[in-house]
Amino acid sequence: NHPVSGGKQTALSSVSFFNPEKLHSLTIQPLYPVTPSRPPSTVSYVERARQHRWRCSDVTFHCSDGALRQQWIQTIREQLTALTSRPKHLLVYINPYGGKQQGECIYEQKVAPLFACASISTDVIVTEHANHARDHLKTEAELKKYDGVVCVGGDGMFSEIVHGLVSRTQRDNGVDQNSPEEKLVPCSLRIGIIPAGSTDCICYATVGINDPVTSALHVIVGDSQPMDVCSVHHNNTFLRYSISLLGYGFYGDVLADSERKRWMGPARYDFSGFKTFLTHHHYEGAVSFLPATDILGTPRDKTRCRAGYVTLPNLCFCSIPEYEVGWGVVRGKFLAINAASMSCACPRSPMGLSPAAHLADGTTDLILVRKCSRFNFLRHLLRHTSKDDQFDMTFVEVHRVRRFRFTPRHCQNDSELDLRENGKQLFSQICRDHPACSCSPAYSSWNCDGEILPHAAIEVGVHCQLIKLFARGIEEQPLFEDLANPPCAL
Ligand SMILES: Nc1ncnc2c1ncn2[C@@H]1O[C@H](COP(=O)(O)OP(=O)(O)OP(=O)(O)O)[C@@H](O)[C@H]1O
Repeated sequence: NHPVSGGKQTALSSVSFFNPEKLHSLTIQPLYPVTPSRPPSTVSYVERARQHRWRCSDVTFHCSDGALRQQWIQTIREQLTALTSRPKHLLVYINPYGGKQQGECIYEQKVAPLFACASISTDVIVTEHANHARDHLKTEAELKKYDGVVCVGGDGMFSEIVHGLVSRTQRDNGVDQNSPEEKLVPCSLRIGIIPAGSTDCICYATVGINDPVTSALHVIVGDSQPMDVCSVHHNNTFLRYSISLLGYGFYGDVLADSERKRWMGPARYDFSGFKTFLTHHHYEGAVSFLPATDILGTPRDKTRCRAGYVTLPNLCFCSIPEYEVGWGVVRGKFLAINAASMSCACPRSPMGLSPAAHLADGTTDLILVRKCSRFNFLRHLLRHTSKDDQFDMTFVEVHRVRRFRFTPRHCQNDSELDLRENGKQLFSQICRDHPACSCSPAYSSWNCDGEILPHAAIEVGVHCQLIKLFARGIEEQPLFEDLANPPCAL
């Protein structure tokens, strides 16, 4: 046995390929023989790099004994085949217009070669319009053929995949999505996200970085991260699913304003954020909620949701009858009502809106920001960028809940909605022209993972672990990372 290329001193007899904490072998690619008597073989594996990044590395082996070499190759192949969690056939959707419009290029150059190396076959669909992927999944896709669905795009594209897959699963199982009380059936296929969007919030929360190669490797090694999904209803009518953030007031107004300024590009979020901050509108209503009293942990914990966090399935929302636990009600004037089903961390807010929120515990963190001065609201917003306790302010309260409802003070019915939309447009036009206008309109909009909902009065339920991702949650960074402990050391 001989040491090998790339400066790694590795001998066949001491390689620990299958230590899941260090390495994940992908495939074996026998190279062309350097000399006929000593053909080298290459094993590709995953190596951890800095900041949650994963990289694919190779180790090349030389073995003078042809029979022994073949035995090694055979054994490693058998071990890999025995790993049933790894996908073999994937359905891939690429949004060519997400983020910087690099989706196709990212997939072709960075992801497809890795999938090929890992012997994963793919059916690839480049989307032609918004909701193409959602509708294809809902109706046409032959899901039985696949071990998972991968989307190349941003959070909006991921949301399309979730809507398509969850709706399809409910339809196939005869579940009525319009009933807010209905227990939804979990999706069997895992979802992979190759980040190619503008914010990639879901990737940050589930992998720790928005790096296409890292995400592709999580798919290849067959990781599985369950995730909660919120269903949003109005008057027994299903509106949307939410995976990350539902925001009324501030975040709803920012989104509504930024949609009108698409021509500004990504700068519109800063512009609309600043403008919405200046207008300082508050909204009156009642928030009723079902607290999650039976779980360990609160939104103000110092601990974070990390890889390996386990939730007991019997603590999920679906198994707790409503009448057993008391609903709480908070009435008042709010600058913002936010429900964070995950931390919502991103580069701009490294800790996120609710730093201790969990991905899969069947709860959402309901954050109520009452009417306060502009200065105090600014302090609250700045907390999102710091490590200080976000909720340590008298006008902010947070509850970990399984369900909640919001009823605006002047509750609208559907026929009133059109009137209010027209009236609101006129009103907000006046206020738009006067950013310092101190009077508030009666209604804001809900920002549901970046989409505007048409109703202010909504009912939200958390469905515990309804979907699974090809991810494992954010791994704790070892003190000295893997650099002090190189893989495959003798
Ligand atoms: N071919 C297409 N043409 C136009 N829009 C599309 C197409 N395919 C998907 N979409 C829509 O584009 C929207 C935005 O896409 P995506 O989420 O991939 O990128 P993004 O908005 O830049 O990123 P992020 O959501 O992370 O901010 C999605 O809501 C999706 O429905």
